[in-house]
Amino acid sequence: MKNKSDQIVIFDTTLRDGEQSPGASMTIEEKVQMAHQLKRLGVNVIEAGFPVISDGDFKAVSEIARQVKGPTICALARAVDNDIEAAAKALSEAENKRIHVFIATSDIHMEHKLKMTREQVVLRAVSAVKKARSYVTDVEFSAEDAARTDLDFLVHIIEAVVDAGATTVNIPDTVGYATPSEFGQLIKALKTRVRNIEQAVISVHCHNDLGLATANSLAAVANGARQVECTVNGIGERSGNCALEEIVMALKTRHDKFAIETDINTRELVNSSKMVEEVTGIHVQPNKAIVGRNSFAHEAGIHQHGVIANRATYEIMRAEDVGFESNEIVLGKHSGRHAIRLWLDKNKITLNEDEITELSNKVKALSDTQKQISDSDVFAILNQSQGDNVVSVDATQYLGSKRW
Ligand SMILES: CC(=O)SCCNC(=O)CCNC(=O)[C@H](O)C(C)(C)COP(=O)(O)OP(=O)(O)OC[C@H]1O[C@@H](n2cnc3c(N)ncnc32)[C@H](O)[C@@H]1OP(=O)(O)O
Ligand SMILES: CC(C)C(=O)C(=O)O
Repeated sequence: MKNKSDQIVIFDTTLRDGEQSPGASMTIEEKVQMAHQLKRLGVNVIEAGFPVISDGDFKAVSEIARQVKGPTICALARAVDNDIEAAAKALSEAENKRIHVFIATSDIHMEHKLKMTREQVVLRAVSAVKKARSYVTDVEFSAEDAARTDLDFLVHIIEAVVDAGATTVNIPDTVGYATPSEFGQLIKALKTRVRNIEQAVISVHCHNDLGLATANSLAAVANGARQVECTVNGIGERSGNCALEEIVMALKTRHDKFAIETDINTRELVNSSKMVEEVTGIHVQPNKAIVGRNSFAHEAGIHQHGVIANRATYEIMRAEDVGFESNEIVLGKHSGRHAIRLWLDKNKITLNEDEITELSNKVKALSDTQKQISDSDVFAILNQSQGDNVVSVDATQYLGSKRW
C-alpha cells in the first residue's frame, strides 16, 4: 500500500460473510481455491472464516493461512475467549494475520440478543481486543449494528477498544438500514469525536437490504473511512454485502471525485466473479453492475450507433479493464442498421443499403417472436433471402450462438 490517505484497504469477506448466504457453503478445497484467486485479484485482507464454528471452517482458515502468502489472512471471533483462541490457532501459519472480534452495540441487540448492559458490552469488547492482541498485533474490532447504535455510546466504545489495542475499527451497517448521507455523517462524526481515532483505520461493512451497500460505502470513504469490507458479486447475509467489483470500479472510474487508489487488479474481476458463481452456485443477474453479462452489451440501435462511433458515448468503463474480452453489440428488436452493418463487416459480407434495410427489418420481425437473436439466426435469414439474391452463406459453420 502507498500511504494511508489516498489508499483504501480492500477487505474481502466472501469466504466469511459471503458464505453466510443461504446455500453458499463452500468446501475446504473451494475456500482455498477462492483464496488463491482473491490473492490474484489483489485484495489486501482475506477474511477466511470463523474458525470456532466448525471443524471445516477451522481447517479452511488454517489451510489458507498456510498456503496464501502476501495478503493479510483474517479470522472472525465473537468477544468470547474460546473463539479468539480458535482464531489465533487457525492463523498460526499465516504470514500476515489479523483477528477480527465483534460484539453488537445497538440497544436492540444488547437488550434482546446479548442480554447485556452497555457497561458489560464495553468491558467484554475491551477484554476481547486485549486477548486478541496477546496473539497478534493486527486486531480489528467491529461494533455490530453500529449504524443503529446510539452515537455517544459508539464513540465511547470505540475509544475504549482503540485504547485496548484495536488497530482497525469497523462500523457495520449490519442490517442495511442507513442512507448514504446518514452513513457519511456517521463516519465524519466518529472522525471528529473519537479522541484516539488517528491510532486506528476506520473500516465500513455495509449490507444491501435497501440496495445501498455500495453507495453507503462510498459515502463512508468520502468521509474518511480507509477500509471497505466487501464480497465478490456482493454475496452475503440476506441481500448481501457491498460488492467488491462495484466499490473498486466506482473508485477507479470516479477517481476524479474520490482520488483514492486500490491495489486491485481489476482485470481479475470477471474471473473472480465466475469462480464465486461456480463454487457457490449463486449466479449473478445479467444486469449486475460490472460483472453481469449485460454490463457492456448494447442492443438498442441509438446506443449501438453511439458506441460504434465512440465507446465513451455509452460506456463509462472498458469491458477489458474488468476482465471481459470486449464489449458487445447484440442484435435484437431494438437494433438499427449501424449494428447490422457492423455485424456484416465482422462476417465479411457485403450488402447494399436496400439489402441492409431488408435484413434489419427481418431481424426486427424475428425479434418480435423470440427473445434473443443469435448469429445463426441472422445467417438463416440471409440464407432464406438467397432466392432473392441477397446473399449466399453457409450457416452451418455458425451453428450455435456466440452470446446465447
Ligand atoms: C453480523 C454477523 O454476520 S455475525 C456472524 C454470524 N455468523 C455466524 O453466526 C456463523 C455461524 N454460527 C454458528 O455456527 C453458531 O451460531 C456459533 C458456533 C457461533 C454459536 O453457536 P451456539 O453456541 O449454538 O449459539 P447460538 O448460535 O444459538 O447463539 C449465539 C450465542 O452467541 C452469543 N453471541 C452472539 N454474538 C456474540 C458476540 N459478538 N460476542 C459474544 N457472544 C455473542 C449470543 O448471545 C448467544 O449466546 P447464548 O448461547 O449464551 O445465548
Ligand atoms: C461481524 C460483522 C462485521 C458483520 O458481519 C456485520 O455486522 O454485518
